[in-house]
Amino acid sequence: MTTKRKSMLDSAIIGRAVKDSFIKLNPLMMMKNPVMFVVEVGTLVVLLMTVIPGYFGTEDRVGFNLTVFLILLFTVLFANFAEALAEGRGKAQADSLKKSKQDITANKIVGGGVKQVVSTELRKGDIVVVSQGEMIPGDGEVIEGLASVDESAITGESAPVIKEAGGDFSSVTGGTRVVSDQIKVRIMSDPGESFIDRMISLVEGAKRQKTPNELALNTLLTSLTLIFLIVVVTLAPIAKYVGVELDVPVLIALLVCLIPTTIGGLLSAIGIAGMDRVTQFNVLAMSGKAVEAAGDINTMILDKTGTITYGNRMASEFLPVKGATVQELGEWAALSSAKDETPEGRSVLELMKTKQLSYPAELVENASFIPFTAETRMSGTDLPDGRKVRKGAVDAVKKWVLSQNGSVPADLDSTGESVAVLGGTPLAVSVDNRILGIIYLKDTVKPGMQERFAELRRMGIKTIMCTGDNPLTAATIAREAGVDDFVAESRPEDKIALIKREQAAGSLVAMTGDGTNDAPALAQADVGLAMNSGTIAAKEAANMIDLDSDPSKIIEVVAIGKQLLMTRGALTTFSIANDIAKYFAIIPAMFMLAIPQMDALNIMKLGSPSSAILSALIFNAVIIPLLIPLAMRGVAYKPMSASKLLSKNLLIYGLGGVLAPFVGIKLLDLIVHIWI
Ligand SMILES: Nc1ncnc2c1ncn2[C@@H]1O[C@H](COP(=O)(O)OP(=O)(O)OP(=O)(O)O)[C@@H](O)[C@H]1O
Ligand SMILES: [K+]
Ligand SMILES: [Mg+2]
Repeated sequence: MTTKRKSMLDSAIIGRAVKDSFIKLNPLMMMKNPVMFVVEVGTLVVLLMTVIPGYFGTEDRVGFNLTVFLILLFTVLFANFAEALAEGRGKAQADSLKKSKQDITANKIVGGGVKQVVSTELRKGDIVVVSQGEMIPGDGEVIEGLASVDESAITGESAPVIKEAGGDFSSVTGGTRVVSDQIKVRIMSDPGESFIDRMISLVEGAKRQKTPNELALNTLLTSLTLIFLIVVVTLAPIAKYVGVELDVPVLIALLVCLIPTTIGGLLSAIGIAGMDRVTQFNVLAMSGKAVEAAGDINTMILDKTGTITYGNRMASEFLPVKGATVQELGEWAALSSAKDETPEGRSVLELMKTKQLSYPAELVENASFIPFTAETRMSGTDLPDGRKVRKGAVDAVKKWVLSQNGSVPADLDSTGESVAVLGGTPLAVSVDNRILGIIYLKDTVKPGMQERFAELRRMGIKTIMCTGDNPLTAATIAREAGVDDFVAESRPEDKIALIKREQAAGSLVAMTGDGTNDAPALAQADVGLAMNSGTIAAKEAANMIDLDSDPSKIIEVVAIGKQLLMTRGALTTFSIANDIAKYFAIIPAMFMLAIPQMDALNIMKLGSPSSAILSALIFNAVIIPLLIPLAMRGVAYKPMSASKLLSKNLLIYGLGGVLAPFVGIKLLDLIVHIWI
């Protein structure tokens, strides 16, 4: 999506936002925003008094009332425009995604043969063949073969990615194109529920729900509005009692100035823009809540393989223990891997080829395959002659062999450790109760990880690497990457337990992952960021998906979340401070209209009561569009402590909020006073 990035000032987006500002005047839509709804009702009342002045006895004030009506109308339109503009980029993106969505001809496997069907006829569980040059007709999992796939339609990234059966790189997305080779795909979504469908509804905000924070603030703003409504309504009879006749349009102007229209008008734009900033970053957030939670994260849990390292663990050496040869170790390693479709398993057979070693493949012809699981941390084959071949994590294979009354070779541990200290993964190979040696699986830490983790530390976020690998490998990679802490030999349930423990201690936890074994933990975490390259299970459990599959991006997501929370806080402070200042302009003016002797109250020395009221009202309206850029972009964010940030923002936005109206209203009054 990066390539389709739209500038905020795109004229098509602005044009559409202007149109939407009027559509949003529909009272049924306005009611969702109580503050602005009150302004709209006030606008209508003043309109009636302007067009049928005879009925209200306001013939002498038609000019003033018309002006008040226009300013109020623009106040509502400006607020609508802020929201429409924030929605604009997402809507434009949704349009281009919809265009890229088209019916694709699929080669569905039916019985023994292949039948051509339209992609919309595909259902969960169907199996299709996709060859070079063809589009993948739906979301699914590669069950056979390997292909490079161009995913630029969804990620904007033009370099093709490898998709292969088994392992963590098996998921494919409908609408992407196979650029080489052929794969068999099992479809995993029904029509209308695909990844692109979900993406469209996400970016166009069709299912946008207010976050708990937003709801709480909305309740506060509504209560404030209600209080001021009661104050203003009761003001009229009180004034009448002391012999002062207050004009209804003036009372409405007073009400609108007092209620928090600035934040009321910008609130939803702030939330939408925050989500949109995440999207522009090629991260899909399933909800605004997830983005806000990211802003409050204290602990981040990352898995090792594929997140901190590249994850294409390849067998690179056979290291036999005493009493075994490379040939012998290779043979049993290959026999244990003959039907292992994981990248690790296939790489063992590749290594046999590069080393020009052979193995008796006929032995596995009728063998039963024991697939790798994160629980057992082993895989292998049970041969028809009864022999059991296994490979897996050293401690797992050791336990397995001991349970069959075997013994552990004296040099096994040191051989394994020689691999682990280099950050490699040692896999032990056994047949029945005999261990033959170690397969050295090589993996590389992604560049730039240390700087990224240092940045997280400055934000006050603790990083923990959680891996199924052995403690020594884990320690090496943890040191190389610069994480704060690590947990080794962890099974899926250990990851969940770790997250629950951190949450119980009061932390908000973020987790990135890509494997099916990460899915439960991704669901348990407050922020679960799945890699787009990962499995479907991981992507469904997570509440965010990184289209670029760069787990370190969680750092930017956290920054955007913090920025979103800060922007909302800053503009709320500014808005309420603002309203207090307007009080001083409008209350004296209102009473001066009725009792000219009250001029002493006019501390701002405004031209006339009418011009004071109109100036305050104009200021109240134009402050909304003036603050739209800040609401959209977010307030500046630098990694620093929360308390420092708070005091800094209170000073800028609180004090600024009090002073701005005094200056603004005074300047406006100088002009308005000449004009009326
Ligand atoms: N195909 C395989 N056959 C046998 N053992 C394997 C296979 N793949 C991995 N293992 C072993 O199982 C361990 C756990 O693997 P798993 O994929 O769950 O975790 P991991 O990838 O090491 O860690 P992470 O959670 O960081 O991705 C590995 O460290 C390795 O020792
Ligand atoms: K206001
Ligand atoms: Mg893994």
